[in-house]
Amino acid sequence: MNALTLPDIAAQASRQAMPLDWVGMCGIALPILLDGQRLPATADAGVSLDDGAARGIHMSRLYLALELLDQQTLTPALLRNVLQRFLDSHEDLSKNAYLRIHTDLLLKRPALVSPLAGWKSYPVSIEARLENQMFHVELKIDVSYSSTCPCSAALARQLIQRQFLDDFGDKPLQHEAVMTWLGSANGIVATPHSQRSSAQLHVELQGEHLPLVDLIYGAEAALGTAVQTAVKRADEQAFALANGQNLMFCEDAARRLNLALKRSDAVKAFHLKVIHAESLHAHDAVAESRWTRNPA
Ligand SMILES: Nc1nc2c(ncn2[C@@H]2O[C@H](COP(=O)(O)OP(=O)(O)OP(=O)(O)O)[C@@H](O)[C@H]2O)c(=O)[nH]1
Repeated sequence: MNALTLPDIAAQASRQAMPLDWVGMCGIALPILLDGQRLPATADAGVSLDDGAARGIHMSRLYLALELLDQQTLTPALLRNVLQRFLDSHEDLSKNAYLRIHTDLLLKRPALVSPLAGWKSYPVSIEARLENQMFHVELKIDVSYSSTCPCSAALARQLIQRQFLDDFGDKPLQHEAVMTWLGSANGIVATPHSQRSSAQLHVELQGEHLPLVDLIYGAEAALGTAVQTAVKRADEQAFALANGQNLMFCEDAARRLNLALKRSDAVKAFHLKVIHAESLHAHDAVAESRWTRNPA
């Protein structure tokens, strides 16, 4: 070795010949282009090391292939291109390539009544793999919403009825007096419990698009009471009404999302999980649902 030759340990033979399933780098910072936005992201990039006798992969080649991601809008075709570069730069070493991208998509969401809007952040992961020459893309999206317990609502209504009997059972009814009573804390003696809830959507895609925004809007429409951004009192009142008209157990939320996801042509399969972070008790109510589209 002379002074100009750098030692290349990765090119050496491994002391312990053994293939590995995934080798690469996690948490690489990079910007990506998604839905017309340039977003800060982190990427996990890897390949299988199928040549068990090789000491290591060439990390820098994976890193450099990621350059494409800050130049072009993220699509399945672009992801496939990057994965193919991983494999082309690891000929004889690797058969499979993997890429995971994590970001927070920012969407501007209108208020329910007032002419206001605000930004909402949706944690998103995009996972692509080229495995045995088959290409797969999956999305993971978190959507937060409000859920009001239907059982608690029924129990609260019963208490309001009882209070009504206590206060008016032995009197002739007068419209004015009932109106005043309804507007008082004594009238609505009990309220149902609501909780900030979260839907975790894990979707396997088919087709040429990454329908992140469509899936988020579809999920929020199915759930009915998405968490809000800018809120004035008029919006809060509309939200209270929406919650009152939209009582749901975690099972209800999971079924609604199941139906909404099945309607999207871009969805090949999914696994969804809804978590109602209960205010009634210190543990969560959780429901999951899986589905795979029958081959056409
Ligand atoms: N394979 C491997 N490389 C590592 C690891 N940790 C750090 N590296 C470094 O990653 C750097 C880039 O590796 P390579 O892509 O092989 O770099 P290179 O040999 O200059 O590039 P090529 O000529 O394209 O092979 C090297 O300096 C490695 O030492 C590790 O755990 N495994």
